[in-house]
Amino acid sequence: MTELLRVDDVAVEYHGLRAVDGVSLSIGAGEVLALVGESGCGKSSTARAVVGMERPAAGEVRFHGERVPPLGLRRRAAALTAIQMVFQDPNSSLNPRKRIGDQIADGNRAARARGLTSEPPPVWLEAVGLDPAMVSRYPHQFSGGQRQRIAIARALAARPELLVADEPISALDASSQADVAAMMRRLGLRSGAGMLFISHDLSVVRIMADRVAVMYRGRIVESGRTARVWADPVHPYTRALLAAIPHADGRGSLPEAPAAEAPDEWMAEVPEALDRV
Ligand SMILES: Nc1ncnc2c1ncn2[C@@H]1O[C@H](COP(=O)(O)OP(=O)(O)OP(=O)(O)O)[C@@H](O)[C@H]1O
Repeated sequence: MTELLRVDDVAVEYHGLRAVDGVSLSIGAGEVLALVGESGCGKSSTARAVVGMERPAAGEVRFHGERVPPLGLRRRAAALTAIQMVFQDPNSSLNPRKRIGDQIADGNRAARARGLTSEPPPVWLEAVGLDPAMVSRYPHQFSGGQRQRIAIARALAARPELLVADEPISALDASSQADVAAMMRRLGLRSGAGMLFISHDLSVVRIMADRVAVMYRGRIVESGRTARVWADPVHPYTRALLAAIPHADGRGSLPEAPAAEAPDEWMAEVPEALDRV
Protein backbone atom coordinates (compact mmCIF):
# COMPACT_ATOMS: atom_id res chain seq x y z
CA MET A 1 0.00 0.00 0.00
CA THR A 2 1.34 3.43 -0.94
CA GLU A 3 1.94 5.53 2.13
CA LEU A 4 0.24 8.93 1.85
CA LEU A 5 0.73 10.44 5.26
CA ARG A 6 3.37 9.99 7.91
CA VAL A 7 3.24 11.78 11.24
CA ASP A 8 6.44 11.37 13.24
CA ASP A 9 6.65 12.15 16.92
CA VAL A 10 4.58 15.31 16.61
CA ALA A 11 3.97 17.62 19.55
CA VAL A 12 1.54 20.55 19.64
CA GLU A 13 1.77 23.11 22.42
CA TYR A 14 -0.49 25.94 23.54
CA HIS A 15 1.09 28.52 25.83
CA GLY A 16 3.83 26.05 26.73
CA LEU A 17 1.41 23.23 27.58
CA ARG A 18 1.56 20.06 25.50
CA ALA A 19 -1.81 19.17 23.99
CA VAL A 20 -0.23 16.56 21.69
CA ASP A 21 2.83 14.75 22.92
CA GLY A 22 4.83 12.59 20.54
CA VAL A 23 2.11 11.34 18.20
CA SER A 24 3.14 9.09 15.31
CA LEU A 25 0.81 7.58 12.74
CA SER A 26 0.59 6.76 9.06
CA ILE A 27 -2.19 6.47 6.50
CA GLY A 28 -1.99 4.52 3.27
CA ALA A 29 -3.86 5.05 0.01
CA GLY A 30 -7.44 3.79 0.29
CA GLU A 31 -7.25 3.48 4.05
CA VAL A 32 -9.34 5.03 6.84
CA LEU A 33 -7.59 5.65 10.15
CA ALA A 34 -9.88 6.71 13.00
CA LEU A 35 -8.57 8.79 15.87
CA VAL A 36 -10.65 8.29 18.99
CA GLY A 37 -10.44 9.41 22.59
CA GLU A 38 -12.15 11.59 25.16
CA SER A 39 -12.82 15.29 24.70
CA GLY A 40 -9.66 17.37 25.03
CA CYS A 41 -7.22 14.51 24.45
CA GLY A 42 -5.69 16.25 21.40
CA LYS A 43 -7.50 14.81 18.37
CA SER A 44 -8.34 18.14 16.73
CA SER A 45 -4.88 19.51 17.45
CA THR A 46 -3.37 16.47 15.74
CA ALA A 47 -5.70 16.96 12.74
CA ARG A 48 -4.76 20.63 12.48
CA ALA A 49 -1.06 19.74 12.54
CA VAL A 50 -1.67 17.23 9.73
CA VAL A 51 -3.21 19.84 7.43
CA GLY A 52 -0.65 22.52 8.31
CA MET A 53 -3.00 24.72 10.36
CA GLU A 54 -0.93 24.15 13.49
CA ARG A 55 2.85 24.37 13.60
CA PRO A 56 4.21 21.34 15.49
CA ALA A 57 6.43 22.20 18.47
CA ALA A 58 8.35 19.01 17.66
CA GLY A 59 8.30 16.23 15.09
CA GLU A 60 7.15 16.42 11.49
CA VAL A 61 4.28 15.69 9.15
CA ARG A 62 5.00 14.31 5.69
CA PHE A 63 2.56 13.92 2.81
CA HIS A 64 3.92 11.80 -0.06
CA GLY A 65 7.27 12.10 1.67
CA GLU A 66 7.22 15.92 1.51
CA ARG A 67 7.11 17.95 4.67
CA VAL A 68 3.69 19.63 5.10
CA PRO A 69 4.40 23.32 5.51
CA PRO A 70 2.63 25.04 8.39
CA LEU A 71 0.87 27.75 6.41
CA GLY A 72 -2.07 30.01 7.06
CA LEU A 73 -5.31 28.45 5.87
CA ARG A 74 -5.60 30.59 2.74
CA ARG A 75 -2.09 29.89 1.47
CA ARG A 76 -2.46 26.25 2.41
CA ALA A 77 -5.58 26.01 0.25
CA ALA A 78 -3.59 26.96 -2.82
CA ALA A 79 -0.54 24.86 -2.02
CA LEU A 80 -2.11 21.71 -0.71
CA THR A 81 -5.49 21.09 -2.30
CA ALA A 82 -4.72 17.37 -2.34
CA ILE A 83 -5.47 17.46 1.39
CA GLN A 84 -9.02 18.52 2.21
CA MET A 85 -10.53 18.99 5.63
CA VAL A 86 -14.11 18.73 6.86
CA PHE A 87 -14.77 20.34 10.24
CA GLN A 88 -17.41 19.55 12.82
CA ASP A 89 -19.07 22.91 12.18
CA PRO A 90 -19.94 23.27 8.47
CA ASN A 91 -19.98 27.06 8.90
CA SER A 92 -16.19 26.88 9.20
CA SER A 93 -15.90 25.42 5.70
CA LEU A 94 -18.65 27.32 3.84
CA ASN A 95 -18.79 30.94 2.75
CA PRO A 96 -22.21 32.31 3.81
CA ARG A 97 -22.27 34.83 0.94
CA LYS A 98 -21.59 32.40 -1.88
CA ARG A 99 -24.06 30.11 -3.66
CA ILE A 100 -23.41 26.50 -2.73
CA GLY A 101 -22.95 25.51 -6.38
CA ASP A 102 -20.14 28.05 -6.69
CA GLN A 103 -18.50 26.68 -3.55
CA ILE A 104 -18.58 23.13 -4.89
CA ALA A 105 -17.21 24.53 -8.17
CA ASP A 106 -14.23 25.81 -6.14
CA GLY A 107 -13.63 22.17 -5.26
CA ASN A 108 -13.85 21.28 -8.98
CA ARG A 109 -11.22 23.93 -9.74
CA ALA A 110 -8.91 22.53 -7.07
CA ALA A 111 -9.20 19.13 -8.77
CA ARG A 112 -8.60 20.58 -12.24
CA ALA A 113 -5.52 22.46 -10.98
CA ARG A 114 -4.04 19.02 -10.27
CA GLY A 115 -5.07 17.64 -13.68
CA LEU A 116 -8.04 15.67 -12.32
CA THR A 117 -11.62 15.64 -13.56
CA SER A 118 -14.48 16.24 -11.17
CA GLU A 119 -18.20 16.11 -11.78
CA PRO A 120 -20.27 19.32 -11.78
CA PRO A 121 -21.91 20.63 -8.58
CA PRO A 122 -25.42 19.15 -9.15
CA VAL A 123 -23.93 15.66 -9.42
CA TRP A 124 -22.05 16.12 -6.16
CA LEU A 125 -25.19 17.42 -4.47
CA GLU A 126 -27.04 14.32 -5.52
CA ALA A 127 -24.15 12.16 -4.33
CA VAL A 128 -24.44 13.55 -0.81
CA GLY A 129 -28.21 13.10 -0.77
CA LEU A 130 -29.36 16.63 -1.63
CA ASP A 131 -31.62 17.88 -4.39
CA PRO A 132 -29.42 19.00 -7.32
CA ALA A 133 -31.99 21.73 -8.08
CA MET A 134 -30.80 23.53 -4.91
CA VAL A 135 -27.48 24.40 -6.50
CA SER A 136 -28.18 28.16 -6.60
CA ARG A 137 -29.12 28.50 -2.95
CA TYR A 138 -27.04 30.00 -0.17
CA PRO A 139 -25.85 28.12 2.96
CA HIS A 140 -28.38 29.81 5.28
CA GLN A 141 -31.19 28.23 3.27
CA PHE A 142 -30.19 24.79 4.54
CA SER A 143 -30.32 22.99 7.88
CA GLY A 144 -27.11 22.35 9.80
CA GLY A 145 -27.04 18.72 8.67
CA GLN A 146 -27.60 19.70 5.03
CA ARG A 147 -24.83 22.29 5.30
CA GLN A 148 -22.49 19.58 6.52
CA ARG A 149 -23.38 17.47 3.47
CA ILE A 150 -22.55 20.48 1.27
CA ALA A 151 -19.20 20.95 3.03
CA ILE A 152 -18.46 17.26 2.40
CA ALA A 153 -19.47 17.62 -1.27
CA ARG A 154 -17.16 20.61 -1.62
CA ALA A 155 -14.23 18.73 -0.08
CA LEU A 156 -14.84 15.62 -2.19
CA ALA A 157 -15.30 17.64 -5.40
CA ALA A 158 -11.64 18.64 -5.00
CA ARG A 159 -10.79 14.92 -5.46
CA PRO A 160 -8.54 14.92 -2.36
CA GLU A 161 -5.86 12.32 -1.87
CA LEU A 162 -6.24 12.73 1.86
CA LEU A 163 -9.45 13.74 3.61
CA VAL A 164 -9.09 14.89 7.19
CA ALA A 165 -12.53 14.78 8.79
CA ASP A 166 -12.82 16.14 12.34
CA GLU A 167 -16.13 15.01 13.86
CA PRO A 168 -17.84 15.38 10.46
CA ILE A 169 -21.04 13.64 11.51
CA SER A 170 -21.57 15.05 15.01
CA ALA A 171 -23.80 17.87 13.76
CA LEU A 172 -26.08 15.47 11.91
CA ASP A 173 -29.23 13.93 13.31
CA ALA A 174 -28.65 10.44 14.68
CA SER A 175 -30.57 8.72 11.89
CA SER A 176 -28.30 10.04 9.11
CA GLN A 177 -24.90 9.80 10.82
CA ALA A 178 -24.04 6.29 9.69
CA ASP A 179 -25.42 7.05 6.22
CA VAL A 180 -23.21 10.13 5.75
CA ALA A 181 -20.14 8.37 7.15
CA ALA A 182 -20.71 5.55 4.69
CA MET A 183 -21.12 8.03 1.87
CA MET A 184 -17.83 9.70 2.79
CA ARG A 185 -16.04 6.41 2.79
CA ARG A 186 -17.57 5.28 -0.49
CA LEU A 187 -17.01 8.52 -2.41
CA GLY A 188 -13.82 9.67 -0.71
CA LEU A 189 -11.89 6.46 -1.10
CA ARG A 190 -13.04 5.39 -4.53
CA SER A 191 -9.89 6.61 -6.24
CA GLY A 192 -7.44 5.48 -3.61
CA ALA A 193 -7.60 8.44 -1.24
CA GLY A 194 -6.89 8.03 2.44
CA MET A 195 -8.84 9.40 5.38
CA LEU A 196 -8.15 10.54 8.90
CA PHE A 197 -11.53 10.24 10.60
CA ILE A 198 -12.11 11.73 14.02
CA SER A 199 -15.28 10.73 15.80
CA HIS A 200 -16.48 10.00 19.28
CA ASP A 201 -19.13 7.67 17.88
CA LEU A 202 -17.42 4.33 18.24
CA SER A 203 -20.23 2.39 16.60
CA VAL A 204 -19.58 4.36 13.39
CA VAL A 205 -15.80 4.08 13.80
CA ARG A 206 -16.10 0.33 14.09
CA ILE A 207 -17.62 -0.01 10.63
CA MET A 208 -15.89 2.97 9.02
CA ALA A 209 -12.24 2.55 9.92
CA ASP A 210 -9.64 0.06 8.77
CA ARG A 211 -7.41 1.01 11.68
CA VAL A 212 -7.94 2.86 14.94
CA ALA A 213 -5.57 4.96 17.03
CA VAL A 214 -6.71 5.57 20.61
CA MET A 215 -5.57 8.88 22.12
CA TYR A 216 -5.36 9.63 25.80
CA ARG A 217 -3.99 12.85 27.26
CA GLY A 218 -2.08 13.85 24.15
CA ARG A 219 -0.60 10.46 23.37
CA ILE A 220 -1.58 7.44 21.29
CA VAL A 221 -1.90 4.63 23.80
CA GLU A 222 -3.02 1.91 21.41
CA SER A 223 -3.42 1.44 17.68
CA GLY A 224 -4.19 -1.42 15.37
CA ARG A 225 -6.68 -2.88 12.98
CA THR A 226 -10.22 -2.05 14.06
CA ALA A 227 -11.28 -5.67 14.40
CA ARG A 228 -8.26 -6.46 16.57
CA VAL A 229 -8.70 -3.45 18.85
CA TRP A 230 -12.39 -4.27 19.38
CA ALA A 231 -11.81 -7.96 19.94
CA ASP A 232 -8.71 -7.66 22.06
CA PRO A 233 -8.10 -4.17 23.49
CA VAL A 234 -4.74 -4.05 25.22
CA HIS A 235 -4.60 -0.67 26.95
CA PRO A 236 -6.84 -0.13 30.01
CA TYR A 237 -8.11 3.15 28.53
CA THR A 238 -9.18 1.41 25.32
CA ARG A 239 -11.01 -1.18 27.41
CA ALA A 240 -12.79 1.54 29.34
CA LEU A 241 -13.69 3.39 26.15
CA LEU A 242 -15.16 0.31 24.51
CA ALA A 243 -16.95 -0.74 27.68
CA ALA A 244 -18.68 2.65 27.76
CA ILE A 245 -20.38 2.18 24.39
CA PRO A 246 -24.05 2.33 25.25
CA HIS A 247 -26.09 -0.69 24.32
CA ALA A 248 -29.72 -0.72 23.27
CA ASP A 249 -30.69 -1.82 26.77
CA GLY A 250 -28.72 1.07 28.27
CA ARG A 251 -26.02 -1.10 29.85
CA GLY A 252 -22.39 -0.58 29.02
CA SER A 253 -20.37 -3.68 28.22
CA LEU A 254 -17.62 -4.80 25.93
CA PRO A 255 -19.13 -5.15 22.46
CA GLU A 256 -18.66 -8.17 20.27
CA ALA A 257 -15.94 -8.25 17.64
CA PRO A 258 -16.91 -6.31 14.53
CA ALA A 259 -18.41 -7.93 11.50
CA ALA A 260 -15.77 -8.91 8.97
CA GLU A 261 -17.49 -6.81 6.32
CA ALA A 262 -19.57 -3.66 6.35
CA PRO A 263 -23.30 -4.28 6.02
CA ASP A 264 -24.88 -4.09 2.57
CA GLU A 265 -26.45 -0.68 3.01
CA TRP A 266 -22.95 0.78 3.44
CA MET A 267 -22.05 -0.40 0.00
CA ALA A 268 -24.99 1.26 -1.74
CA GLU A 269 -24.50 2.34 -5.31
CA VAL A 270 -22.42 5.37 -6.17
CA PRO A 271 -24.54 7.60 -8.44
CA GLU A 272 -23.92 6.59 -12.04
CA ALA A 273 -22.44 9.92 -13.08
CA LEU A 274 -19.85 9.76 -10.31
CA ASP A 275 -18.88 6.22 -11.22
CA ARG A 276 -17.30 7.58 -14.38
CA VAL A 277 -15.02 10.04 -12.58
N1 LIG B 1 -6.20 27.24 20.34
C1 LIG B 1 -5.99 26.72 21.55
N2 LIG B 1 -5.44 27.45 22.55
C2 LIG B 1 -5.21 26.92 23.77
N3 LIG B 1 -5.49 25.65 24.11
C3 LIG B 1 -6.04 24.87 23.16
C4 LIG B 1 -6.32 25.36 21.84
N4 LIG B 1 -6.86 24.35 21.11
C5 LIG B 1 -6.93 23.29 21.95
N5 LIG B 1 -6.43 23.59 23.16
C6 LIG B 1 -6.32 22.67 24.32
O1 LIG B 1 -5.59 21.54 23.89
C7 LIG B 1 -6.15 20.34 24.39
C8 LIG B 1 -6.53 19.41 23.24
O2 LIG B 1 -7.60 20.02 22.52
P1 LIG B 1 -8.18 19.35 21.19
O3 LIG B 1 -9.22 20.28 20.67
O4 LIG B 1 -7.07 18.98 20.31
O5 LIG B 1 -8.86 18.03 21.78
P2 LIG B 1 -9.94 17.05 21.14
O6 LIG B 1 -9.54 15.68 21.51
O7 LIG B 1 -10.10 17.34 19.69
O8 LIG B 1 -11.28 17.47 21.91
P3 LIG B 1 -12.80 17.43 21.40
O9 LIG B 1 -13.15 15.99 21.20
O10 LIG B 1 -13.53 18.06 22.55
O11 LIG B 1 -12.86 18.26 20.15
C9 LIG B 1 -7.32 20.75 25.27
O12 LIG B 1 -6.88 20.83 26.60
C10 LIG B 1 -7.67 22.13 24.76
O13 LIG B 1 -8.23 22.93 25.78
